[in-house]
Amino acid sequence: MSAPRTLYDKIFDDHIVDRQDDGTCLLYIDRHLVHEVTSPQAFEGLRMSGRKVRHPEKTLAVVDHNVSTSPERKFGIKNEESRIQVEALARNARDFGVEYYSENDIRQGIVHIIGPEQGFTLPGMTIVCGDSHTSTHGAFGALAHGIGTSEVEHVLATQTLIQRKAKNMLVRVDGQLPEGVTAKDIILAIIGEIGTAGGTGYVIEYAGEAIRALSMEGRMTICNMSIEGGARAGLIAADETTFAYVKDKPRAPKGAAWDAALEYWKTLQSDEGAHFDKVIVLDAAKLPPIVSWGSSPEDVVSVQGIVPNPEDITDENKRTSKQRALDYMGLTPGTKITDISLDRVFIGSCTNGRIEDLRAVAKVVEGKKVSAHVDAMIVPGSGLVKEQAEAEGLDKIFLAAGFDWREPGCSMCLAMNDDRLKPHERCASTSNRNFEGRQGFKGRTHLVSPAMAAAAAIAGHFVDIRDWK
Ligand SMILES: CC(C)[C@H](C(=O)O)[C@@H](O)C(=O)O
Ligand code: SF4
Repeated sequence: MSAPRTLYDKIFDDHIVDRQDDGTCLLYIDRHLVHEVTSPQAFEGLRMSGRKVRHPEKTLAVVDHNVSTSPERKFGIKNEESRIQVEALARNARDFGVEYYSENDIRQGIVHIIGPEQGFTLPGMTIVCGDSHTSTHGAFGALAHGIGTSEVEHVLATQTLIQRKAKNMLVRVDGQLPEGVTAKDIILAIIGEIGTAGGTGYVIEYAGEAIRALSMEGRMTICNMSIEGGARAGLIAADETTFAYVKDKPRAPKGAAWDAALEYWKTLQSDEGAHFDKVIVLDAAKLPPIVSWGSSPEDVVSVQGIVPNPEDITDENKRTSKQRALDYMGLTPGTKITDISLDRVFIGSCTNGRIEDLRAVAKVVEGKKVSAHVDAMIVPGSGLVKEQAEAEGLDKIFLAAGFDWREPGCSMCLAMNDDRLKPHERCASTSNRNFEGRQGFKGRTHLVSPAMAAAAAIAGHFVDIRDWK
């Protein structure tokens, strides 16, 4: 009998092409997603060395970070820098024979949303992209992580990647989530618990009753933010929920190939007794809706809480950094979270820009009006999410409530396109990063779930969604 293995061990082992004595491995890569920000030099490198893309059919390119989310975008991108990047990807995809979704393609959207939608992302695969939130795809029981631009070139040229094995961490979330508490709150709570460096050197597998109960959308939200916890990747073993989502997706296996795939996917579970180097256990029943107060995703507190006082921190470096975060955020210790007033609300991103997120928002805002002092936007994660939302009439609900309803893209998740905060503007955001300047120079970001962002847009300040009527 071979030793029990974790899910990560199994996927890693199944993709080893070569292993050196020092543990350095060459891994086969099943799927490569490409966006316009981290690929230009990689394609240029191929051109200069006269190489081709080794497996164009295992590569999929899309524009997301730099696209405008205005309906005007069909008339061309105005921003010079953005236009150059978008045009470069279009040309590179054409020159190298890679499938490409332009901003006018209904399948276009944020790279981590379109992979799963197309069935390009499948259980058991190794998936890479020159983007840190590639961890999202781990929700399918795939080993997925971000890579740098030189690695993008390596994968384009060889369909392999040099990797060393990471350690195994298990995060088990037991019990059932209370009404109003979501996947986003789970992952913010986990990062609050382990810190942004807590997952460094690990691949995290999420398990437990509360994880099993999540939809694929919720699982993607969790895995998406693994990187904010410092982990190389996040994983959730595939199960019936996964198979039901994947079945009949455009690029999913069909017929006999589906049956064979399913048989293999079912083996991709951590074995009984498999060794984890670190184990964290959380009780879902005890989780509140969570709001971030600082400039790191670990700076989180219950919506019922107050802005913490850095004076209470004994470690001097940490105290100084949290003091700085509060200054940046323009907050005073002791302020009730529900007393924090907002200027902007952003609903979207690869963390929470999927259909289930938009349905949750619609439920909260139906028949209500966005606060007079709040500017609120909803950005679907992809053209297909937008189409689905409109088929369900969600856009009508959003527009009637006074939300801006946009075209798909990364939008105000990061200030790389026209959507950004003005200095000192305070925003409730469903995205994943609240770093200084992330949503615009001197902008102030509070990370929350879609339902919490929706309620904040209506109320004009944070409210406990559990009290929402
Ligand atoms: C632009 C890109 C390289 C970056 C990433 O890697 O994550 C972006 O998507 C982000 O979320 O900060
Ligand atoms: S939505 Fe945000 S986190 Fe996701 S890929 Fe785009 S910029 Fe990165």
